[in-house]
Amino acid sequence: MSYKEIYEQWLNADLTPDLHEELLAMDEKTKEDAFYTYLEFGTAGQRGLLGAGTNRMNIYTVRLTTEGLARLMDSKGDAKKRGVAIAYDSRHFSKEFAMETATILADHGIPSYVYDSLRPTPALSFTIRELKTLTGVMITASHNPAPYNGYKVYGEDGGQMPPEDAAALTEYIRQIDDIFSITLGDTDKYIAEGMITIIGEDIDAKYLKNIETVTINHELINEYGRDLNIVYTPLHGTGEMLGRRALATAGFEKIAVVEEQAIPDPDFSTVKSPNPESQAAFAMSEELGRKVGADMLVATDPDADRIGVEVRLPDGSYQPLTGNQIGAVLAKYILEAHKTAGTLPANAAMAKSIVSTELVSHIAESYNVEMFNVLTGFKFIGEKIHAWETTGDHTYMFGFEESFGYLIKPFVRDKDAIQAMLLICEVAAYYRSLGKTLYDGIQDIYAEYGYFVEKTLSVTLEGSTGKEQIAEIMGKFRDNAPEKFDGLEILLTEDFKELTATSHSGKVEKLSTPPSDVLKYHLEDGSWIAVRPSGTEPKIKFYMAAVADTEEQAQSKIEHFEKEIKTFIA
Ligand SMILES: O=P([O-])(O)O[C@H]1O[C@H](COP(=O)(O)O)[C@@H](O)[C@H](O)[C@H]1O
Ligand SMILES: [Mg+2]
Repeated sequence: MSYKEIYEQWLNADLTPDLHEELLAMDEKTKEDAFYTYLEFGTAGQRGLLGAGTNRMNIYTVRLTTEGLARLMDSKGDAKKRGVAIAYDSRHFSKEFAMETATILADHGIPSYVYDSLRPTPALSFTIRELKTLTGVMITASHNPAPYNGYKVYGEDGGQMPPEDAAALTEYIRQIDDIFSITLGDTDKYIAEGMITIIGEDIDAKYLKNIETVTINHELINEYGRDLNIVYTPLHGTGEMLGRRALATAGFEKIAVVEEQAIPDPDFSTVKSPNPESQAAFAMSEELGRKVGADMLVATDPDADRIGVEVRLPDGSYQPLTGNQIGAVLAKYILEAHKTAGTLPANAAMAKSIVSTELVSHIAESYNVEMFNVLTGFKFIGEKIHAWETTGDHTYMFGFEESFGYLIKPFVRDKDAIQAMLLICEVAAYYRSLGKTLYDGIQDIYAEYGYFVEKTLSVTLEGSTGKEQIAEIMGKFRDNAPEKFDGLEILLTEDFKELTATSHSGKVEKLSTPPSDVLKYHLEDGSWIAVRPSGTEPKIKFYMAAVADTEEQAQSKIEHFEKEIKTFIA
């Protein structure tokens, strides 16, 4: 069916009045974008603009996905016994979508456990493991701007669904002919009957108990963390309650919270975008930081799985750390602490995404720890942890992504900003004990391992036209890539869609990851460039990583890479 026909179907359906009105007001371009496709499972579940349409997040598309999920679960024997854990963030319709999800599952005789109010994504991952449910659903669009929402789906290990399971789910969804045929039972009745159980405090307490195992050196925190001056912002999202409690329990007492941003707000009124990746999200934290003389600022994104950090420099300004830098100081601290304590297992291993810094691979190597590289998406790190746990081959030490995602302890199987917040504060306390800041710590790491400087360039290209433009750019790189970057020879080109690794001499080897639309160019000096469409936002991302003997040289390479990429895609 064409998008126009599907639009007509929706127009004639008995829609909620607001969605119906939205349909009437649509121009042709909006119609096409809203109906040309169905929401897909990307890097982190389904994510899309709120509104009317098959390519939008609304009660009908949420019902459709849940109906598919229920049918998938029906096909697995013990679904009815084990059920589903459900949580949601502070966004528009998040709670409604969560309750719709629970109700449709109940229609299938599948019990669910739904949080009484907003909770972080890592808390949901923990809950799946704690309650031993078969599946989990998190309603969130993470750090995307306010007009978005999303649906993250989890497996029984607490990790986000890997591609094969997402494909199976998509198959079940496709078998549903009529999106409007999915009717719902009575939510209140299901609650009264115990098909839907409302959960809260009990599980929070268990999560917080586990959180106590994240910090390593309690004496150090007592001595140097207690009056470490920290500003924290949950950016109007879910991090506030558990984040504040976790910090206090760990012994960090000098915490100033940006109170305006502690209020859950679906419009994220005080920030343009609630993304700790961008310095703009730190504006209010910086202001409060200057007022209270904060040593560091930490921000968690709305579903509290990402963390951003800024450090006060001697001139009083705040320096944002990149996601890679945060990963590097955390990794170094964890390995050094275990080595000193004599608790570093012989089969210790770490995991990171292929677009994250190689600096951490060098750090791992220096401790004899194996580093595993996976595709973008924390689900692939979750998958590794699960495999290692099953085979006993490796002991998980740390996992991270350059996109500000970290997991320290595997009682959660997705990135966990609350864990990361505690440990980064401990690391700051450690450097404080040496009379240094976290930023100095990063400089020390560079001095030891070499200068690794990375930058991500994201180009937003929205709608169906944007999607085509992104495909064109990927095609251009694939068919006709530049021969060199900043005069540096490409030694190896990895194409994760074709699953080929082609060397300079033309020798081709097979890659063993699942297929994914990513190209990575390895340059002669160890620098690299990668390009891929985002799986969560309408963007194409260029990852540039330079290696050099000084930070200035690395920066200069990055500038050249960026200029050349911009010219190439112009
Ligand atoms: O948005 P979040 O915090 O759920 O994070 C999600 O998106 C990030 C960016 O993905 P992409 O580059 O495809 O947009 C991924 O690195 C991450 O694993 C995923 O969970
Ligand atoms: Mg997030």
